[in-house]
Amino acid sequence: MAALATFNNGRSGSGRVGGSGIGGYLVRRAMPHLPPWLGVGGVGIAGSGAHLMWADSVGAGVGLTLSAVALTGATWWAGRETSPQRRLHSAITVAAGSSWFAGAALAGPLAGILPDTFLMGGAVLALSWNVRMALRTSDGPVAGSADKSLLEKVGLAKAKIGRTEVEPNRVTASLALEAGEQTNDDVARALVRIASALDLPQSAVRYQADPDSARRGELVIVPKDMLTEPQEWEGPSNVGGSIMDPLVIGRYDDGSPLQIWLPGDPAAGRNAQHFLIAGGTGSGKGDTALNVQTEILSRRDVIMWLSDPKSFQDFRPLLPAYDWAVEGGSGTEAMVAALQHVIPARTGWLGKHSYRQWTPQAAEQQTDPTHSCRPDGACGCEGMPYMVAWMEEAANTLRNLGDDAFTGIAQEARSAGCSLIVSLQRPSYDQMSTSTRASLPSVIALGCDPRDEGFSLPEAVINAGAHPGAWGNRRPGYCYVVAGGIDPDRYAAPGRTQQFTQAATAVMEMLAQWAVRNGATADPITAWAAKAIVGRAYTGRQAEETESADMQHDHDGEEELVDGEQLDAEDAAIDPDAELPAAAEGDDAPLFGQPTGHKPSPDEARQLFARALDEFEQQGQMVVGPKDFMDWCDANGYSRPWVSARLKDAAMEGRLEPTNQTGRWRIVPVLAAA
Ligand SMILES: Nc1ncnc2c1ncn2[C@@H]1O[C@H](COP(=O)(O)OP(=O)(O)OP(=O)(O)O)[C@@H](O)[C@H]1O
Repeated sequence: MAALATFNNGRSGSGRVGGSGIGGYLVRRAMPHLPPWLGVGGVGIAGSGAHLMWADSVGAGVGLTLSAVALTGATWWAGRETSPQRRLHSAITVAAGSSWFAGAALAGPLAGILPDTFLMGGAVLALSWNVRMALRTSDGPVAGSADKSLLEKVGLAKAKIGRTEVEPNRVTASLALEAGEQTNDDVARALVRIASALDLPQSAVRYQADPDSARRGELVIVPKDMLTEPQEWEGPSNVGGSIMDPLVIGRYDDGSPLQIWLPGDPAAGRNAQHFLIAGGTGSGKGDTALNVQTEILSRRDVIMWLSDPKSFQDFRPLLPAYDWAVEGGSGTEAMVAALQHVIPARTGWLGKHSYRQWTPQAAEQQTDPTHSCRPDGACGCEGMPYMVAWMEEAANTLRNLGDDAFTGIAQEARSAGCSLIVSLQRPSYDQMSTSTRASLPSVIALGCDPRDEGFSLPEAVINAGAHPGAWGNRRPGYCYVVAGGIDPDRYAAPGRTQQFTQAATAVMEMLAQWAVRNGATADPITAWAAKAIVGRAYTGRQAEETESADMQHDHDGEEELVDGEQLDAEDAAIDPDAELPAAAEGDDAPLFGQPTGHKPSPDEARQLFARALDEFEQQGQMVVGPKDFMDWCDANGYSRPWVSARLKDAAMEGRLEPTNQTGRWRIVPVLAAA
């Protein structure tokens, strides 16, 4: 029994609790929806009461009508910070309520359509607010509070989010920070936390500081990375176009084209640009270079010189298209020496033809009297194509050249219609000095070590959210491009270059053949200046010439046997002051064209040395030093100090010119020396 009683008590108890629970639950759920209904009721009662006071008053009629208009206007004004829908909804509610109130006060709540409008209109308005609230609660917190809690989470609680633009894969919100409390730098520091709070990659969140304010800017969020699918290169974007037109090398994360410009354009307020291509191993530098080079070589009014210590590993299909291509070592030394001479020659020609900067018109035959080197009308001179000098893996070359020399070249090249493009295997200051880096302000920054970001990109762009260090070599081809011609808002937006697959090789070969037939060849001024410095080492690509890539390579391969870099290690072990034993009296080492066993007289020895220089020149090796004479010394029985002394003599005689590198001499071509 006791058990039953307990059971009954329990049941009845639980039934009671359940009943009051459901009632309480319904009341709790209904409570938030009551205010609109209470409001409708309140307007009804107030309208009826007001009628007792102002039933026949004309003044009250005017006053009440004006009050209704003023109240609606005030509601509209007060709602300017909220969403447009909420603002409109509130204004309609206030307009309807205040109009009904005015009508009821003057004519009576039961006059005409007033009771019907009260019952139907009041119910509809109250319900519309209930629906709004229900939708809001089921959607979670409102946008405003979500922004607030997000900003609170990342330490920017007092920041205000203003105008917000929502596009398919991009949200742009203007941000205003607390005056005197926070700055744009605080947002820059918070970007990675915003990305974390939103569970997005670091590069998806960027901040564009307003250049006119230290506490305003635009927060840009690109939630979906549109670049994950590699885009294959299918061919150049503008075959036969001018180098003045943009070079398209990939796309940005919003799908727009990733493009760069090389020549200056006074109309766009842009000078000719030199580029640094910086990226760690495996970051996609090779394919990026191919993107840029195929664009350049497919334009009608540009020639390109390439120095590539990697034996044209990436660029072989394009070899016929270059005006001049050399491998590392003495080939590069000769190219740099030629460049130093070619630049002032080009500037001189442009000046004489009244070009302040290179323009596509300068590449055409000069038929315009305003661009003439003659006082009496058009000169008809052959045009001068734009020039690009590309130094692949350039750290050693630039170090040997020295900061001052490079800075000088970079500065002068701009007015010579010439862009330098330099790529670095490791983007860091131990590869390139600060002042050389400063001479290359335009950059394509690919993935790198996080510690090298500051080398690749300006601080302001890193602060805006650019982080190539976050990619390393995991995102090949991803890059930030900072250069003239690009909207600075885009500097911190990631792009991706196109990928060169096996299928691209055939297209590149076709492109090279197109360039051989239709591309520009060097103008007489550039060709002459290069030949004056390096003689036969510069051949230039003649129109219709189809020297095969293999021939070119074999030739360069021979050079490589005698040039510097490969011999460096051996050379280090040699004491330059030690006499070679073979120089002794009676030595029978073979001599060039001399019977063995004959000790040459000093005059004969000098002739022998002069012949050796001629041979280097004929082979196209125009920069030499004692180490290049190692085999020759061995074969002829002379020591390095003897060779050093002869090199200095030859310099005195004008046959050699010193270079920027100690112990390296440039052979002055015979024609130029004569
Ligand atoms: N834009 C791109 N999209 C997709 N994949 C790419 C892209 N660029 C390069 N890759 C791929 O990434 C890999 C590395 O590229 P690449 O050899 O060009 O890098 P790198 O920076 O030149 O490296 P290294 O300095 O070692 O030569 C290759 O497999 C290449 O196909």
